[in-house]
Amino acid sequence: MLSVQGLCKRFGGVTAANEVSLQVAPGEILAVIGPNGAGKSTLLNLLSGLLRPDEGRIEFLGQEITHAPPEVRTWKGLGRAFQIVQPFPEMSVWENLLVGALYGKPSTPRKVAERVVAEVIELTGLAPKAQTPAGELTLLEDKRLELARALCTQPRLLLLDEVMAGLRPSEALEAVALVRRIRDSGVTVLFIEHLMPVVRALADRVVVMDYGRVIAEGPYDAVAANPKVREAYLGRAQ
Ligand SMILES: Nc1ncnc2c1ncn2[C@@H]1O[C@H](COP(=O)(O)OP(=O)(O)OP(=O)(O)O)[C@@H](O)[C@H]1O
Repeated sequence: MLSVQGLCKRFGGVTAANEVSLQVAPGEILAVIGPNGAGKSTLLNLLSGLLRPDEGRIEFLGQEITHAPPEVRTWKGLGRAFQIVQPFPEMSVWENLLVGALYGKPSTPRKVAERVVAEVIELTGLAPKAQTPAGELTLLEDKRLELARALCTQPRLLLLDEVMAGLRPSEALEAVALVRRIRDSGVTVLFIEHLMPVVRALADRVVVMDYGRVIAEGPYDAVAANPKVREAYLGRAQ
């Protein structure tokens, strides 16, 4: 579904992404982890088009998108949910989602967009809050809204940027169940996460970054036992 080859991004003297290559298969849930400053957000920004790489190539569904603007990636089916949720606070949950469903496609018939919103609002458990102004939601509901907004763009691959940050453990478990439901509805997921219990519970496969490079990849237990990965985390903690 997604193929990344030799991606490099430099900020002055810092190489935030250094020859990053990875593949995402249809239907999988892939976690990208690594210590602070490893380059995870940079990678996500390169994939969603907020940053342009200095080198390398990104293919999505067999088409090159390396230099495509973010909205074109969204239309092709590459969606993104952000860590900082920024809904329109005075608009209802339903209206916020309608914006997602119509994003960049104002000619979409209203009925079609509303059908998408109705499906997504059920899937994400937000139906009881449909008419609530987004500014009155709890943090967990905010996170649901952000996932729902991204889903309304009808992604084939959804990029999640630390969407569990700030949640209590029981809320994080609910969010894990929601991401599983999203995958089961046919959406492939790539997520960045610091909470290891979440990574362990959710990821089919884990890619580990350190100093801009991919240093390990595989099932959670294998990467957690990998000496290079342990050194990256423990070394940085001192
Ligand atoms: N816009 C920028 N300008 C300059 N340096 C940047 C910029 N964005 C990121 N960096 C640097 O690139 C490196 C990778 O940062 P990045 O935010 O991608 O890491 P991360 O793994 O997402 O970290 P965290 O887990 O703390 O969010 C860091 O050294 C960071 O300071």
